[in-house]
Amino acid sequence: MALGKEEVLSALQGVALPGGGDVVSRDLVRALAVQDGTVRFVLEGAAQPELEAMRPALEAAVRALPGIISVTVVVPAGPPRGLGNTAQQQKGPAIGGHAKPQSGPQKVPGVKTILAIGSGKGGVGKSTVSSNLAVALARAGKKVGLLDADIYGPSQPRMMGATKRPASPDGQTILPLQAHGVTLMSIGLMLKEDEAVIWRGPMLMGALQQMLFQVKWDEYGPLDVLLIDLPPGTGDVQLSLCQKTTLDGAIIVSTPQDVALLDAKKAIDMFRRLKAPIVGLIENMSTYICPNCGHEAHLFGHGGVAAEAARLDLPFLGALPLDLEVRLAGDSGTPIASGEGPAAQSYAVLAQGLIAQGLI
Ligand SMILES: Nc1ncnc2c1ncn2[C@@H]1O[C@H](COP(=O)(O)OP(=O)(O)OP(=O)(O)O)[C@@H](O)[C@H]1O
Repeated sequence: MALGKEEVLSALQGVALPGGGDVVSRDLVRALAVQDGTVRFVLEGAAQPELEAMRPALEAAVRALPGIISVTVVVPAGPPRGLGNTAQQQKGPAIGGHAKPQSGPQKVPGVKTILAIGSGKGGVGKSTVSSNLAVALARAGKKVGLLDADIYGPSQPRMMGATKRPASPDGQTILPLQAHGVTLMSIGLMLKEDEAVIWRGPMLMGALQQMLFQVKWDEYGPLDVLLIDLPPGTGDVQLSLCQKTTLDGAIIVSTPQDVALLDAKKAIDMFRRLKAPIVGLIENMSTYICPNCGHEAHLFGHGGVAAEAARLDLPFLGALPLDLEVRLAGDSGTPIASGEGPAAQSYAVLAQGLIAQGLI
């Protein structure tokens, strides 16, 4: 018989905890996933050192089950959630956990406009576009926030060069960071480096709710716009986001390639169903200018996104070149848009276009 959740839970129940009870009776297990001998779950709901101390015995108990190939137990960084916990108030809130009841989408305090940046396919440059557009808008005089909601692969701390853990003086409010003139918060800043995030459903809703409403977005002044860097695809995060807050618009990033465009169409369809207006499409990695000979090549095709935008009757916001300097700048934590040169200019034009539309 294939190993299932019940067998895993009963193995976990067999591990007695020092304070009495077990992880199941004390409701410390979240997001349990059991598939083909691979078991993963999150331990949450008690102090982090306490959870870390229980981890080896829990792993051993699960490993002893027949047919186990691997066991991953994730303990989120930081102390448990909940008011009145002094340890928490000293160290700051943990991210994740179940969402608090909320009646419909709510406005994020201190934020005028919220724009989500999405893509159908991964790796098309959505995070690169988000960070550079944020910097370009800030350079154009706007107050800009950037929320990295790419829960499974947060890259903004690296791209924006901000890796400090955000402070939380009262254990509830999270103070965002500031980098290159942009107010920044990323789920990645609240997790230990290399820690895998395997949240689903309720845990994810809770984390997003915290990112939107516990972060003091107007810490450096009220924001004209909050850009949200979404994970690729059409999953839980996009859905949760539209349930928690009202998106004023969504920008779709795609490469000109047919396969990326197909996925982009799915993302557009999803935003339409979620009643988030599509601001327009951006073509990234559009042309490649050889730094040696100046020859212009179209590695992923060219013009496909503009044509698709026309077909879908959506605005085409602009084309951004494939440029080694863009990647190097992102990897070094100084977005290309913060400097001078053609790539920075492309982003400045993009930012001006959005401002001219009266969106920001
Ligand atoms: N215009 C560009 N020129 C050169 N490199 C680029 C460009 N856009 C993105 N890249 C590089 O491509 C890689 C993927 O980009 P990025 O992480 O922004 O994509 P993504 O769509 O957000 O990916 P994911 O789906 O993994 O979050 C990065 O190394 C980035 O530096």
